[in-house]
Amino acid sequence: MALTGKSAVVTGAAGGIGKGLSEVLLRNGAKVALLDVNESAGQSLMESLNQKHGTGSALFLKCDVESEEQLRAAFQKAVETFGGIDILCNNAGVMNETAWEKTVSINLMSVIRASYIALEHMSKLNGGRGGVIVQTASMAGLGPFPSCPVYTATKSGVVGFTRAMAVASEVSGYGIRFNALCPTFVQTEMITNISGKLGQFTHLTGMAVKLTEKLGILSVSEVAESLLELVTDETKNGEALMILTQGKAYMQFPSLSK
Ligand SMILES: NC(=O)C1=CN([C@@H]2O[C@H](COP(=O)(O)OP(=O)(O)OC[C@H]3O[C@@H](n4cnc5c(N)ncnc54)[C@H](O)[C@@H]3O)[C@@H](O)[C@H]2O)C=CC1
Ligand SMILES: CCCCC/C=C\C=C\C(=O)C/C=C\C/C=C\CCCC(=O)O
Repeated sequence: MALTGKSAVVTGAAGGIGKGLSEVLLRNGAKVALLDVNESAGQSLMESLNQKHGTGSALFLKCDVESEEQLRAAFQKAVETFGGIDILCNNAGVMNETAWEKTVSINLMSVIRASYIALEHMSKLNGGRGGVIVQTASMAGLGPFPSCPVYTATKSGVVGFTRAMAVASEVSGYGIRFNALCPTFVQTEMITNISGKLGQFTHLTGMAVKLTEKLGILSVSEVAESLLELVTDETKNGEALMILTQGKAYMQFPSLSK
């Protein structure tokens, strides 16, 4: 899928990895709706992206992904502005073992919620153009991150949802591919401010720090560039792309149904 003339929705777009995903999509010719709860960061990012990539190429929409109503309104506005949606990046996420129910709500429930709303606009069965949905999961969805069990559960859930939806979409004829990015640690606000966020696992802070030293830390742009192959390569469906500092690999899973 070439990106010129395509339109994308990115959640959690105002900072960190979401900002990087949005920039790479714009650089490659797509228009991007930037969804985020952070209004000031989202507005100023939209202004700078429109200066760089052309007026009207980026649209900021204030949206809390936990709200079905706000998500529906944002998708509707994106469709009205850009004429349709071809790409959804479900990227908004938090790591907070203290507020663990919120972590489940944002990282897993909202990914499912946004994917289902996107189907209403993107599925060929609903008159949409088809396209691709890419979730920002994590290495934590592949190997356990013991300092953050609930975060690990949400990301494992996202990988499972993505793989099941890929097959469901294929056999149903939605015309939508589902893939997941699974990066190791990335240099963003999320890893720099964890005080109070590990809850009953605060005593495992040192273990988390050691893991960052062992695995290394990716830059946002290294993750963002990896989005391109999942979006443009039409053969990629149901993939979990592991991104490490040493390189990338598509995960192999056991096939139990054949
Ligand atoms: N930083 C890391 O080491 C890694 C992060 N990830 C995942 O990448 C994704 C992005 O994380 P980062 O950029 O690192 O985090 P970040 O904290 O830098 O940025 C997250 C963005 O999401 C927005 N956001 C948070 N809650 C929201 C909500 N309810 N509705 C709408 N927007 C919301 C924030 O305002 C912020 O702009 C997350 O899903 C995270 O789990 C995956 C692997 C590693
Ligand atoms: C010292 C600061 C750590 C803060 C961590 C905060 C957020 C991390 C988010 C992630 O998504 C982390 C990504 C990768 C690590 C997860 C699992 C590693 C699996 C290790 C293994 O191979 O067993």
